[in-house]
Amino acid sequence: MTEEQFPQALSIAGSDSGGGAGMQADLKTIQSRHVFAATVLVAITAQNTLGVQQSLALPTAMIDAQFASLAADLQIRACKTGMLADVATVKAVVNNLKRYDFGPLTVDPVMIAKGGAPLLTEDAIAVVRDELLPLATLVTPNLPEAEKLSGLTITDQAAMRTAAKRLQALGAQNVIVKGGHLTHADSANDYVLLADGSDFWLPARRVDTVRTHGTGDTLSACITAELAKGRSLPSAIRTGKAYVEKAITDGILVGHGHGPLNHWAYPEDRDED
Ligand SMILES: Nc1ncnc2c1ncn2[C@@H]1O[C@H](COP(=O)(O)OP(=O)(O)OP(=O)(O)O)[C@@H](O)[C@H]1O
Ligand SMILES: Cc1ncc(COP(=O)(O)O)c(N)n1
Repeated sequence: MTEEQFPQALSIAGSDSGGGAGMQADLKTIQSRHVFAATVLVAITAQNTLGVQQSLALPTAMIDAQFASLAADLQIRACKTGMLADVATVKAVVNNLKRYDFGPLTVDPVMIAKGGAPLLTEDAIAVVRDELLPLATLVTPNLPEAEKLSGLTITDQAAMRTAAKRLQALGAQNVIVKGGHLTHADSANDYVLLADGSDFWLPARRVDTVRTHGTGDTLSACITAELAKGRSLPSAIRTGKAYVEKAITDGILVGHGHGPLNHWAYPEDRDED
């Protein structure tokens, strides 16, 4: 009898040397959900809570090699993408995701860091939209990303719903449009549109803080970890929202700018149904 493999999840992302966002946020989140985290590193940033000082995309042959290593040994049950840097990197990731079955894919279409630095070149946005979105089980754009991908202007909750429909029409099966950037509201409500057409809101009180570096990465990584454990998508999404809300609310002071989240805050034995 073969022993059952421990749940394994994969983060395909860039490194944030400051430790608050990107692959580091993914690792901390997945680890805290008691899922084994594997990584495909696609870019390196010299970054802290004040901004991104330098950025370097890795050679695509190195991306291919990391995917091949994982496919040859691990049993990845769910995966996510974060920073994908440029056209060549997005295409390399798309090709590998078509080659290997790493379970449900969550696409966090990271474009611009909190401090304003670009993490995806402008010409790569169309490649994400046309080639990566159709592979996505779930896409989790913030408002500016949803605008770029859908071509719509989003200033209220009605427009968030319209944008989600547009993203589904572009090929993503399920969509979360995150309301963190709707800064005129005192709430941080996210809109969820599922593959079967049903929808719901994830309500949250807006926390008045600058310590929100890596919120999007943390949300999508938590969802990915829950999916790797075999949780249903709605349950994984609710746990992700509760996890990120607690990680913002129980903040820690690190650095002098947009500080990171508290990845220990959400109880490790809890989840939302
Ligand atoms: N100030 C806040 N208070 C409460 N929840 C927030 C706040 N800011 C963001 N969130 C929540 O955090 C999650 C990520 O949202 P956001 O729109 O900030 O994504 P993002 O811009 O992709 O994040 P990042 O780029 O920092 O990783 C969402 O669930 C959002 O509602
Ligand atoms: C490597 C990497 N990936 C993702 C983000 C997005 O996070 P944020 O918008 O909070 O800066 C980032 N800053 N760096």
